[in-house]
Amino acid sequence: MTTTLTLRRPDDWHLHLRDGAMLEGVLPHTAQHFARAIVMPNLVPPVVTGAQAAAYRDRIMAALPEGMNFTPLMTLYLTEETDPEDVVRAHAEGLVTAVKLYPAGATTNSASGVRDFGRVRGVLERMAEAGVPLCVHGEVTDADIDIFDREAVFIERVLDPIRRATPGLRVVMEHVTTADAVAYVRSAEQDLGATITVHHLVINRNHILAGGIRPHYYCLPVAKRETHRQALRAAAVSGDPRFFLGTDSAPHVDAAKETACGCAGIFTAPNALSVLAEVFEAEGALDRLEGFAALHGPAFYGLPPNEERITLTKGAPVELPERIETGDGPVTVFDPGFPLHWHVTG
Ligand SMILES: NC(=O)N[C@@H](CC(=O)O)C(=O)O
Ligand SMILES: [Zn+2]
Ligand SMILES: [Zn+2]
Repeated sequence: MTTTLTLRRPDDWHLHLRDGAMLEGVLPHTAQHFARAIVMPNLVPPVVTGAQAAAYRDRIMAALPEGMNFTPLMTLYLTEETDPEDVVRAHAEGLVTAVKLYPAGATTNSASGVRDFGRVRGVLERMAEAGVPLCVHGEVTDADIDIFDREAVFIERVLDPIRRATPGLRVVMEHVTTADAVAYVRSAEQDLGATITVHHLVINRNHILAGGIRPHYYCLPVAKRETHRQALRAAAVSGDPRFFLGTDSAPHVDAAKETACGCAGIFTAPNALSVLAEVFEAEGALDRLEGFAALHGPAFYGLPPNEERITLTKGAPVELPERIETGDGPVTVFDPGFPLHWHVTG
């Protein structure tokens, strides 16, 4: 029986760090385990320009506790007014790693996102030429499309047309939640990858709704039925380099989740790796954990994998607080619903 695992230090290819007191509260939980993370730009107001990304990166570095090593990989929030030259310059300088597309209204803090995809065509073409990857929140926002269908419809109506119209554009479908998305990514010969969260490998929609409504399992895209969760697990443990870890750890204070209109987002940073190890072990795929968490992401982004190693040790159940305290208030940590035995020990 395997009881210790040594892997290259993982990266998180989709992370929300927020700002101010929340940033200070959550950053150490990611920096403790992950070497780098793609930092989402959906602040209020969003991170739209290279100058704003530089200022946000400085705030992140200022919030990093002494002695911790962590590199934030910055993103720009795509709007219909985005200046292509600013994007290309910020990427060429190494300041910005990717650009993030939020359909307007699709998720938390997406009001400034894109309504008319025709209006960002020029930026996307410049990005394809310059090799700037596009990260996508893949859901349509039409009121007449069922929330459980919004990812699949997005692929057909928005993502596939964009990819066909913009050859060479490298796209990451973020936080995929459906068998449809897994199949679409597998069907692409090049320039398409996908992140998978830890929580979507664990919960299906019953966890949110059966036996009482559980706001801490609510996120977007919303967890789907069990067959989709199975497809995500199969993709994650397959060894296919097009799939890699993006936790989408998305902290909100409990008061904003436990309310009549609770916001979307699950905070997984403290236990993401322990849960992931449990999932890979259950699938008999511990030997593929390093690929998913530490190799496929850097390969997609054209970055070297981390040289540093971490060790996971199997033992008595991991004891984690149910919630962490931040200067903005308490934030509940994702409860996978089963004991975790894998400790990050070094
Ligand atoms: N995933 C979520 O449910 N929420 C994210 C936004 C996002 O990634 O869509 C957030 O910023 O809270
Ligand atoms: Zn999203
Ligand atoms: Zn997210």
